[in-house]
Amino acid sequence: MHVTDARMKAKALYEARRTRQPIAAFTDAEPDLTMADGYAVQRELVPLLLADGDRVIGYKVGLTSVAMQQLIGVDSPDYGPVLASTVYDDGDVIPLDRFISPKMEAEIVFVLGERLQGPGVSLDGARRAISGAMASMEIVDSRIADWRIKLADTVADLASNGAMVTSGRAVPIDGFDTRLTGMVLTRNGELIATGAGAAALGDPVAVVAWLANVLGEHGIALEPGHLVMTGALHAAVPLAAGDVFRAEFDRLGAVTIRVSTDEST
Ligand SMILES: C=C/C=C(\O)C(=O)O
Repeated sequence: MHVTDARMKAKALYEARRTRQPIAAFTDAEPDLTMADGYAVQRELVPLLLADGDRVIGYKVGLTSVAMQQLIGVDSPDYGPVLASTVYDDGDVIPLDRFISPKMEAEIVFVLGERLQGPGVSLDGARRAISGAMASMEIVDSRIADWRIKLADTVADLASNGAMVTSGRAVPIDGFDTRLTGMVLTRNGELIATGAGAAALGDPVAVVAWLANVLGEHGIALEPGHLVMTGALHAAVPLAAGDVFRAEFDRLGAVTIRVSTDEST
């Protein structure tokens, strides 16, 4: 994709985020857009957001589970940066008016203890670089109308990231099998989803290795302190004003988020 075209698409997404007015999927008009085209747009969008004072504090990897890949109709993970302005603390009220069409996902987030740069990052190498894991939820959102996304659209739109909340307590993962980390998600006290670490590419640690290797192709490293969101362990669920979500993870503990009761609280 020509850089001017990528810039125009990035500007359209930037405006959609600012105004909360979704835009038509790029792939509606250009069905042949590739994942690489999506990343070309993402690379143009990120500096626009950083110019507003934001900061990259890590990455999300999405579409790591069969449940999410089937929901979107793709067979590959994707990634996007996590911006500091999108991070909430355990127990916070999250304002509904920052989203267009939000959905909730529970996932495992890792904190990097050491620099990690591909190519050639193995599962063991990724595990050694991780200082801990946290219970987390991601609120995904789409600036593309009605979530009619193909892979190029979601990649361009920062992998459909909306916001995230973590428990804030990073638990070292030495000696535990992250594939077996169980998760129970409730909404307003009602069970709505379950999952296990293995849903994310077979092992959430493998997601970190995958990301380091893909970023490495562009000369980018994961840095100490970076967060890596490893993807929903279940199909994303809708959320509404006033909902209280709680995700409980084996060994990692729980994380809660409240959705504001109206657009302004
Ligand atoms: C479209 C978004 C997908 C994710 O966030 C995920 O699979 O975690």
